[in-house]
Amino acid sequence: REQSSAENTAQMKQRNISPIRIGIIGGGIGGCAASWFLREALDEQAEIVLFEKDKIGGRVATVNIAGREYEAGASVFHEKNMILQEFLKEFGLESLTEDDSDITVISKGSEVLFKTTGWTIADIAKSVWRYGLSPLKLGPWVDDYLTRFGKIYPLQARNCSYLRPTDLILAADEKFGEMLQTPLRDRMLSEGFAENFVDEIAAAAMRVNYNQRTSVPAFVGSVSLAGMKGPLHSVKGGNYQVAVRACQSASDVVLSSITTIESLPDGRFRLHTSTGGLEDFDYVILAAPLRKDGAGSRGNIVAFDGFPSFFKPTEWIGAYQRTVATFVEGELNRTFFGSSTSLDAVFNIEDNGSWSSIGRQHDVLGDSSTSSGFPVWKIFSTDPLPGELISEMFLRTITTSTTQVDWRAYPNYGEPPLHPPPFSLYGNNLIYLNAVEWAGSAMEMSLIAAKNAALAIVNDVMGVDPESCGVTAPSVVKDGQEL
Ligand SMILES: CC(C)=CCC/C(C)=C/CC/C(C)=C/CSC[C@H](N)C(=O)O
Repeated sequence: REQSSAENTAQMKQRNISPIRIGIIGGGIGGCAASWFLREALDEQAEIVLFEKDKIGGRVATVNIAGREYEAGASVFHEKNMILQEFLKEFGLESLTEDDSDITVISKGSEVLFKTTGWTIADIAKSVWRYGLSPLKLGPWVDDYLTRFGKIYPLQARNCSYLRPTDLILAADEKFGEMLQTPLRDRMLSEGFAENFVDEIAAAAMRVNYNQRTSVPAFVGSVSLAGMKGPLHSVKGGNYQVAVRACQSASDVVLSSITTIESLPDGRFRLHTSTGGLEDFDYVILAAPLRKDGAGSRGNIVAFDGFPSFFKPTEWIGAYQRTVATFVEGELNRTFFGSSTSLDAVFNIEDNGSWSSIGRQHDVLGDSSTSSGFPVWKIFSTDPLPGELISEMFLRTITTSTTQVDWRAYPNYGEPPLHPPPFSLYGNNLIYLNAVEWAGSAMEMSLIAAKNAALAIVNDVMGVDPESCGVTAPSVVKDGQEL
C-alpha cells in the first residue's frame, strides 16, 4: 500500500526526523516528475530545490514555426503509459490522438521499398504479400511486452524501489533479462519475424525513434516498436507542459547549471552552481545524462568531488546519439522520394544516409494547416541538413520557417558506458535518474525512473525495506560484469 504524505509526515515528526533537503539536477520531464512524487509523499517535510541550466522540459520541447508550436523532441506516448495518463488527469491536460492512417513509405535513399496507407484491407494484404505473417504478429508481440512491463506500476504502488534499471525491468518480468542483452534483430528473427520485415519495418522504427539500427538491445527495440504501433498520443498544447506543471511542486527552481557534486564528510552533498552558488542537500537526484560530450552538443558533464576512490563515475558515461530535427514549411518534391503520389511520411533505412526520416506535422493543438497552405515537415538526420539537400527535397519552401534543433537525444546504444549505470550511485543518497535511458528511452521510462528515485529516498528516510518487490530475479551477467 502506498503510504500517504500525512502518514509519512506524522511518522517523521514522531521519530524526530527533521525535514530533508533534496537537490534535483535537471528540469527535464524526469527531474520535474521526481520533484512531484517527492512532494506527494513528503509534503512540507521536504525542501526540494531543482536546478535547470536551460529550459524546463529539457528534451521535451517545442519549436515555433511561423507562429505555431511543434514538438521538436519527445513527441508521443503510448496509451498504456500509466504515469503520463495520471499526470494528464492530475494537471487537467488533454491529449491528442496520433493519426495512424498516414501514407507512409519505407525507402532506401530514393528507392521505394514499401508504401502503406495504414490498416485498410488492401494495405494488410499488400504487407502480408511482402512480409508474410510478420505484420500481423507485430501488434500482439508489442502488446505482450507492454502488458508484461506494465506490472511495474503495481510494484511501484507498493513502494518498491530498485537500485538498478535492470532490477526494475526484471521485477516487472524476468523475460526481459535476455532482451536487455540480445540485439533486436536477433530476437525478432528468433521469434519468427521475417528477415525483410526486421530489416525494413523494425529498421524504420529504430531510425525514426532513436536514429539507430536494429542492433540496439531488444528491450529498447520493443519500446521503439511500441512507439510506432500505438495507440499513440501527445499532450494538447505541448508535452513539455507535464514537466512545467510537475516542477511547480519544487520549493525552488534555480536557473543555473551544476558544475560539481561534492560529497561532504557528514554524508550530505554540496552542489556548486556555475554562478558560484553553494547549497547543501541530504539527497541529490541527478536527472541529466552523464554523457560524452561532442562538438555542437549542449554538454553537461558534472564533476564529482570528495568521493572515495572506488567511486568511478567516468565508468557510467556513455555516448549520446546526435539527432538534428529540421522543420521546413513547404511543398514536398515527391519524386525526390521516389513517389508520384502524395505521402505523409518517409523512413529511410539506407545505411549512413544523409537523412533518416521525414514526416508531415501537426502543431501542438493538432492543427496541420498553415497560412501558406503548405505543410510543415520534420526531417531527422544525424548531421545538420545542407541547404542544397533541402532544395532537392522541396519544390518550394517558406524559407523563413526553416529551423534546425540539434539534440543529443538518446543514448547511442552502440557506444555504452564501461558499466551500465545504476540508479543508486552512492547509496540511495545520490540517485542517477537517467540511468534508465540505457535500458530504454521514452518519456514514460523517465517518469518510472522518477517515481523510483522518489520511492528510494522516501524508503531511505522512513527506514522501510518494502517486501515482495521481485528483486530476487538473478542479476544479468555479461562478459563477467553484472548488468
Ligand atoms: C516494453 C515495452 C514494449 C514498452 C515499455 C512502455 C513504454 C515506455 C512505451 C513507450 C512507447 C513510445 C511512445 C516510444 C517512443 S520512443 C521515442 C520517441 N521518438 C519519442 O519519445 O517521441
